[in-house]
Amino acid sequence: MKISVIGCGYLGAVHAATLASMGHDVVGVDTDAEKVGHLARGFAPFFEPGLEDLLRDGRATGRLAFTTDMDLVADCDVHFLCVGTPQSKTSELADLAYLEAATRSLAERARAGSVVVGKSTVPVGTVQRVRGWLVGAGAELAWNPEFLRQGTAVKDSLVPDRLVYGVDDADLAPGAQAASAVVRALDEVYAPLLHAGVPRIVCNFATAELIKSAANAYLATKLSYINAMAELCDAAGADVTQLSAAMGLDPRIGQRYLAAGLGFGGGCLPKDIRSFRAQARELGVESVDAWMGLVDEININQRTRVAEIASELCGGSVSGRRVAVLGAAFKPDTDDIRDSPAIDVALRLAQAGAHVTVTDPKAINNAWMRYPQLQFETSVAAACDGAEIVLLVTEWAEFRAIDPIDLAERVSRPVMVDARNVLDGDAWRAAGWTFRGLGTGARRLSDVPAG
Ligand SMILES: NC(=O)c1ccc[n+]([C@@H]2O[C@H](COP(=O)([O-])OP(=O)(O)OC[C@H]3O[C@@H](n4cnc5c(N)ncnc54)[C@H](O)[C@@H]3O)[C@@H](O)[C@H]2O)c1
Ligand SMILES: O=c1ccn([C@@H]2O[C@H](COP(=O)(O)OP(=O)(O)O[C@H]3O[C@H](CO)[C@@H](O)[C@H](O)[C@H]3O)[C@@H](O)[C@H]2O)c(=O)[nH]1
Repeated sequence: MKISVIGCGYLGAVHAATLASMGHDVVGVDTDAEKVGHLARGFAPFFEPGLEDLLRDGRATGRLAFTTDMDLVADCDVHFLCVGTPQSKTSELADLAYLEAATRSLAERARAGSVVVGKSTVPVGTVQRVRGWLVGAGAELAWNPEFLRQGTAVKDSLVPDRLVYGVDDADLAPGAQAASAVVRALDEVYAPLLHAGVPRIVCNFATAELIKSAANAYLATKLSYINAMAELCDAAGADVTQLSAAMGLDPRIGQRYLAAGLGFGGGCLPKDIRSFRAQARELGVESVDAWMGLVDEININQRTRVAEIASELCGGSVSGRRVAVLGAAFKPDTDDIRDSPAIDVALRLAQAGAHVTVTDPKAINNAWMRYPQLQFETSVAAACDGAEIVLLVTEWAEFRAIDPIDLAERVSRPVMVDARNVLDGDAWRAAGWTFRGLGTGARRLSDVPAG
């Protein structure tokens, strides 16, 4: 099939590359000429494991092209809308301006009978607006939300947990699905995945929109729940890592998304729960509004707690202290710093007067120009040179592997805050460090450093 992917960011670039790897002819369109330049040459404009291999394969086979020229989508059978839907600058609502611009531009070019498929995450009811922007184009519409995670996006796209097709009510009538042009088109797009047994859910538009929002809201809920338990553990002298491991052994609960720590960030969960909140308010469903508000509050409070712990371990204030921050990306295996808890903590400490040096294996290039109040170093050793306190805020594998004995020689005071609960506290204490996790039993005497 001939397919266009409109918007080639963290979602669209991966989607375009994986569709090409499935044998389709794909053209990716983006308004960002620099990004397109990279992609067209076979280079990923951001760090995503496995993406560059797919881009190069797509280029070599001639099945994958990138352009800024929307006219090149005119002969495509299927168009995927993958532009951003960030949080509005003035409210909790999703900003749909990029989606509107992309859809209107597509409407002028899409041929009659082609299928426009929304992949961006949108508030429930958006599809009706998109339909309005498409009027006159003669194209069909479907909504196919995406569930990939950054850092594992290629694998998640090639082996997804499920495919969701939001379609018109008429296509859901008994017997109508098999004849539906949009269902048939999506089945053809995803034929290798369906053949491999990936479950497919066909539902109405509102359900498809809500499946995506509700899934992210559930993940955020699970994370804030365990972080609230972490606070309780600290107050009670319990250990949240053991608590979550034991809870997770119950298959009804499961281990995943139960790692307590600094909480969630990134370009998705924070803005999606806020948009979900706003949707619930508009629909008059106060319980969801209140619930999401609490999830958000607990999450942000983790950042406050980490900054407070740092201050406490510096004798009540970080002002004038040399602080090393390990991590800038919102999670490991990505260079994305959108709403990064790591950067947030670093900025709070700098705001409080600390001299903050940040290191990250992949995200420094995205961060250093934007945050002149922070110093950046490319190695852990350089970032920690002379530090009076070290904070691990993104759990990159290379940070997990740090030898506490070696690092103790670099710092001026061996004090570690493991805000992701990934280090072996006993080993660090044995190496002479004052060591604090989050929810791991805070009130040990050895946790109060001298000086
Ligand atoms: N990042 C993820 O892991 C992920 C996963 C699932 C869903 N989503 C959703 O996918 C959407 C995109 O997210 P993202 O993280 O890829 O954002 P992003 O900011 O990385 O990418 C969006 C891209 O769209 C481009 N763009 C904006 N207007 C355009 C237009 N008119 N025509 C063509 N291109 C245009 C931008 O230049 C940018 O490259 C969002 O709705 C997000 O919630 C993201
Ligand atoms: O046990 C855990 C798991 C995750 N996190 C944090 O949660 C955030 C989100 O992580 P993750 O969900 O892995 O990353 P995303 O790439 O943002 O993916 C989410 O957001 C995407 C965009 O909507 C969805 O497609 C995915 O399904 C959904 O997992 C990160 O800051 C993680 O550090 C934790 O603190 N503890």
